[in-house]
Amino acid sequence: MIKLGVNIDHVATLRQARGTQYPSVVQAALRAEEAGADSITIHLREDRRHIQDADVFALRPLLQTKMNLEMAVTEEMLGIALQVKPQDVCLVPERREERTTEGGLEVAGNLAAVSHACQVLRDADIRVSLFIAPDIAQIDAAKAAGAPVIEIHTGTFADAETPEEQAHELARVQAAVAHGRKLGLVVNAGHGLNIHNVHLIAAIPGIEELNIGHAIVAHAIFVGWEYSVREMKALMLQAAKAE
Ligand SMILES: CC(=O)[C@@H](O)[C@H](O)COP(=O)(O)O
Ligand SMILES: NCC(=O)COP(=O)(O)O
Repeated sequence: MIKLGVNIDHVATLRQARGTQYPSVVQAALRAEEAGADSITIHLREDRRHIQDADVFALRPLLQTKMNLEMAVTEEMLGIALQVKPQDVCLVPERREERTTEGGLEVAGNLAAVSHACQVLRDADIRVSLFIAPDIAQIDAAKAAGAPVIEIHTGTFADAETPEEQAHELARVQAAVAHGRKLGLVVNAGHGLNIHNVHLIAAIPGIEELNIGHAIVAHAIFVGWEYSVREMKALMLQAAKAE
């Protein structure tokens, strides 16, 4: 059954906008789990624009499902991951000035550094995922780096402006999922997914989990947090079942 990882970064974005104690990311995570989230994703950015170190440490013992910690491939982040010991770490590319994660991790061009990070995390019994573009060379490199999991970046699919462009990007994601599965990798996907486009990705055979954040938080303003999580999960399950 396809799984939903709820990304709560933008609950923290709202809190950081005013420097308040609310909204609580712990409440958001626990209530998301009650509403059907299969895991909780948080991205500890190097610039700490939303999730803070204290959030990561506070959430770890409280989560009932799994923590998926997204982080850049740096010694600082590896050190934090070794202290927190989340069940999963997803290595992502990061540029300080970007609005959001643009593109996937360049694994093929940084094989030694990414392989080293995978090894360090594997030695600590942390499952590693690589957040990569739907690109065959990057998937092959992820396998070579020793990552058991990949997460396909669906941002380009989500940003498609015409039906033709969307169909083209969907085909790229479908091919990437099939290739990853052929190599024996667990294949997840995420970024930019919302209630209008999620069915197309959830229906791809072989996808294990979708990580979704921004759209769930945004939709919650109108329908409430738990409803927003439940609705997303229901749409995913419906699409996966129909396939
Ligand atoms: C890697 C990824 O896709 C998520 O971390 C998502 O990007 C979170 O939002 P921001 O990119 O705005 O930090
Ligand atoms: N890795 C993707 C993720 O966690 C959520 O991305 P978004 O839904 O906030 O765009």
